[in-house]
Amino acid sequence: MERIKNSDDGKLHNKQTKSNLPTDGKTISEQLEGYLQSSLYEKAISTAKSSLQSDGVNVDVAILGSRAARQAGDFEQSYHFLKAALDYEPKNRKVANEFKQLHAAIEEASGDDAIEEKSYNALQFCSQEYYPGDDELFCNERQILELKYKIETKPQILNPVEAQRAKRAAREAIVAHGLMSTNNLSDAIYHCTCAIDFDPTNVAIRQLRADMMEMNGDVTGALGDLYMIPKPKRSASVWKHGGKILQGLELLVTAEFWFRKATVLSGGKDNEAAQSFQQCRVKRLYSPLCKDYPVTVVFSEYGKAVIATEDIGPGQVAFEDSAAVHAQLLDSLHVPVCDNCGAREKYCSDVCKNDAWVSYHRVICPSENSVSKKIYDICENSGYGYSDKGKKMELWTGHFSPMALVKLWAAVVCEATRLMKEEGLDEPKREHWAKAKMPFRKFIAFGCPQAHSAMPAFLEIVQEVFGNCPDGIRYPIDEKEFNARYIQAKCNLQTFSDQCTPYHRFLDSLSKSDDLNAIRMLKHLQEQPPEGFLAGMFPLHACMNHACSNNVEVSDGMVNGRPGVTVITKRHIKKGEELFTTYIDTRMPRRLRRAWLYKSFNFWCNCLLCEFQGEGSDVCTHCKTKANTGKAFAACGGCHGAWYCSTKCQKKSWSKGHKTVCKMPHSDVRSSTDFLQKICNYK
Ligand SMILES: C[S@@+](CC[C@H](N)C(=O)[O-])C[C@H]1O[C@@H](n2cnc3c(N)ncnc32)[C@H](O)[C@@H]1O
Repeated sequence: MERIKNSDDGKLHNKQTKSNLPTDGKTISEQLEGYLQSSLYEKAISTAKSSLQSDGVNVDVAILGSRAARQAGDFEQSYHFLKAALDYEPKNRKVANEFKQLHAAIEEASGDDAIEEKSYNALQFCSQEYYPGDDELFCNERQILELKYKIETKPQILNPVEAQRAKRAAREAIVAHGLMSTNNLSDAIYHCTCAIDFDPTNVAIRQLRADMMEMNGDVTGALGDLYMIPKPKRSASVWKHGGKILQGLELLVTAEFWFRKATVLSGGKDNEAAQSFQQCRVKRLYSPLCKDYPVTVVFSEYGKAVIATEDIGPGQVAFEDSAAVHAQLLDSLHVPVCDNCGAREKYCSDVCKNDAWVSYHRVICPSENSVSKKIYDICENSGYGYSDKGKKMELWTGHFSPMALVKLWAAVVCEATRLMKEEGLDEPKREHWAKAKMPFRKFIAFGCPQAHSAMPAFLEIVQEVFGNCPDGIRYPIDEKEFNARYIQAKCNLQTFSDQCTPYHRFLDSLSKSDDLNAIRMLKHLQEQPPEGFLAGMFPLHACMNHACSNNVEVSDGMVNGRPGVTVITKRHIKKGEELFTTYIDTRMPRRLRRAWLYKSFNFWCNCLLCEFQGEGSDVCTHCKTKANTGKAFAACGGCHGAWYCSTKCQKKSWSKGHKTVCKMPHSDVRSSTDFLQKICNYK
């Protein structure tokens, strides 16, 4: 995108370039109107996009693009067109009017039979698969159970006892049960132990003694009893009980094993067991990432969530994070950025260059894999390329750089190849692939986009690239893999950039200079260099859920000497409170925010802002009374985002929660979800 800065008013203006001039005697606007009249919405959207990208913001083009997207039901895209126009000309009435129409369209689409608001069930998309390397950890934990806690973990073969002994065992158990109900635990345990001596095979008595021991504070004794129950006889509740004890002992891999069994045996119906499984999993995977910060990751109703482990004051750093994979945004490719670490210099050092080579680049470097040149070309042409018949077309339709996916696959191939070579093999084993994919299992992939059908030619290219990797390795990218990685990137990518450029370092050294002339130069050098934006997948950051009333902001930061993200609190966050970021621009009206979040992230937001804002002047935000036809209720004078039928309702809503959200500062997101939003970030 080419933009010229007008020195008089500091505003960005369009440069009149070839594509802004009439084509076939028609201007872009006339072409777009033609497409709209013929209902060729996709064509109109892509034409408007490429015109805005190559020629800069043109309000009429943005409005027509927005109309096409609105007609196609792509409200997010429609909003971005309008937002770009509005940022360019904030007082343009035509744009304001288009916003109203977009709002109305969303209202209509979100009507009764359009999209049903479903409650959110995070468990349904969490797997209980084994993690590579778990068997080793499992053995370590077994040793701890045996050596430290003296628990016999190997299966015992017990011969059935004769009927007489079984009867005596039952009698003792009845006595024990009675004592337990009077809270006389030590006598109860004594009688239960007698019962077990009579009949060590009785599963119910073992369970009873385990309960008693646990109540008496002897958790390892209880666990020992559960281990004595032969595996085939352990019920779902036995597995769950053992899982809980193991979880308390922080033997998390074994606890997962027991919770997995409980989930399977309950036919997936035991939500508590499934939930506990995920709690163990997030604890063991994320605790290492949180160790230096006042936060932890838990499994909540929304899946993984970041929680404060102590009070954090406003403006404090909650945590920092480094990207597992990142790629430069397509619209800032003209700014040199290190492909390996994201610093603002093309390969900032030989270390980065070598690191990039061994960790991903050798698989996708055109010098090694000639087909991959096509991917670089697509990036340079903002997603466009040529069909077999030489027709220019949009091959990549995603709102983020395809390099994010390509680098991810390349990293997996490099790691699998390394593991393979370590063992002197010429083909990676299944476990090599599993280990290589492990860093990316941390990122949720929920939703069912049909990305493969939207960009079949691009899929073919990556299939070709990864079907022919160095060392004769093949990574088959089928439709399922393509779609899953696409949604993973869509849900988890976060934009960031290097704030400390060589230019900044130059300014810094000038300011510290003893030379007066050098210092005088400073005032002529205040203009900021263009930013090179990247989008990355950050494992800890990606655990944060969304709230339009977000309590943290994500900013650029240096993490371990490399560009990354720093999460800073917007207000005081209490110990135990969840940290919420925002996935969208919170200035959008309520209905638009919610419809957008549903469409892009598959959930309906029920945050404080959504609860205490209304959707229009025709319904009282508090009591939901409808205004008479043609009448409107008065808006809240503070935020203009809530409407009340009476002062009484306004006061009630205020004290219930509106006062918290009324003057809440809004947050924008430098989202990677749309290039137009990024255009705005240049300002
Ligand atoms: C970047 S992830 C956030 C962490 C996520 N909970 C996990 O388990 O990985 C984004 C996903 O989290 C879920 N999510 C985030 N905020 C939510 C909210 N307010 N309500 C329900 N689900 C939410 C959605 O599934 C969304 O696609």
